Amino acid sequence: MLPGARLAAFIELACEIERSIACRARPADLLVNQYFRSRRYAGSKDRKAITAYIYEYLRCRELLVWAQSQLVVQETERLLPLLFLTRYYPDLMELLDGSSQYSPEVLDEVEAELVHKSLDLDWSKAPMEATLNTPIWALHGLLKRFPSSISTEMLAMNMPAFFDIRVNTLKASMNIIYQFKESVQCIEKTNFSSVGVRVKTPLNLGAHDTYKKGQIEVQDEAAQIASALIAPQPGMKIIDLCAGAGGKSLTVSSIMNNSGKIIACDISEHRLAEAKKRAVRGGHSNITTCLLPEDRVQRDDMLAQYKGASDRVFIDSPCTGTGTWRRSPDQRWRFNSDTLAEITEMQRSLLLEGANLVKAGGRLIYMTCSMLPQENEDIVKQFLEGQSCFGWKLLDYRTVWRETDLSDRIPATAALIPETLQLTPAQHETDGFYIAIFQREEG
Ligand SMILES: C[S@@+](CC[C@H](N)C(=O)[O-])C[C@H]1O[C@@H](n2cnc3c(N)ncnc32)[C@H](O)[C@@H]1O
Repeated sequence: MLPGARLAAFIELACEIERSIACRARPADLLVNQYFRSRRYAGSKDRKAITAYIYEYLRCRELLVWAQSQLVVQETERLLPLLFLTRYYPDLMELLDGSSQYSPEVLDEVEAELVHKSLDLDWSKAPMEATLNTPIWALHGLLKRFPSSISTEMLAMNMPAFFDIRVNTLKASMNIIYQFKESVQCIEKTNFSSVGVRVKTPLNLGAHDTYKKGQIEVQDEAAQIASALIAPQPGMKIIDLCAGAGGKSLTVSSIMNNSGKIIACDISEHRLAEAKKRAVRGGHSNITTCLLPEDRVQRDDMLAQYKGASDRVFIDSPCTGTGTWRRSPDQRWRFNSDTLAEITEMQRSLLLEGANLVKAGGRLIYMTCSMLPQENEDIVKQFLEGQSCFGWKLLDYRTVWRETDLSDRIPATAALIPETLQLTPAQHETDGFYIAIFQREEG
């Protein structure tokens, strides 16, 4: 593709993403894939260049939205991508000349005026939420967690994530990573997980033999750590209440060496179907899936059989995903204060439901891929306050860590409750992830 055609593709795709953000429709990564699937003429270099522009755009979008608010008298569809180009790639603006059918259309009168005005904008006046690319609905909670390090944390959150792999010990040993050395220059062990490998260059995993054989899985190190902190032991009965596509159930199954029983529950049939496929690929024979009905009474009936009977129940709760913004930068604009309130309500209810399923002496593990105290420490506090008479104890993650085969170096926590673990990209080079472990007292 000619440079003009690449630019036209960037603008077209950015506008599509904007429409999707406005109605909270499909996430950007899906739209990008879809876009290129229907444009086979785009080669891999074109695809890479256009995708890089899109992600760069999303990593400063809140600033562009602020700039737009300073300029606009009349909104125009292409304004945000045009502001991005004017500010960061001014040379490329020359390509908006309509010189061929593949170039972007020339600026119309309104666009030309706004782009011109933007040159006089004092960008240093932008507020914190804009410079940190962190919408207000999330900034409040993040400031509470990082009162003196918010810039460092949000800067790290605005960088591309590494690509982590988990070696499936049911099918391979860590030596498998030497098979990657031939094709990947930059690969190393992760900091804390004993089965984690970090790849610092892009890798087409789907095509790799080790993946097809189920010897490895894609999993961020934070999720590997969280799975290990469930501290599963062979023979245990474990419930994964929000199993999704099974990422953590698979890891727990490997730790248990395929013994005992894991019941992977979810409300999403297609996610559970994916979990089943992955379980077959990875040779996991101790996982059973359980589709939870929407109807409350039916759901209660279905879960009644597990009441007070499980060694471990873990809740990898639906959340705002603020800890995954490195991978999904547009996730920031998919929530607001109202949806945050709705999700915390659901988190409280899932934790109570999970607690009922744990047997005396068993453990309840609550986790989210969020960094907001409202979804993490606040939920834990409310649970403990409401349930204290039923004999729940919050375990210190450091104590549980020593029961696992995680590295000897125990990470410091960024959590406001010191017994719980909050991981962050800036401090631990993982996704932002929260884990709290409760124990039900014996008898
Ligand atoms: C964070 S994801 C789980 C990811 C998964 N544990 C993994 O490691 O791959 C949260 C999951 O909760 C599920 N979910 C949402 N509401 C639920 C509910 N009321 N009960 C059970 N699962 C629910 C979603 O379908 C989603 O798959």
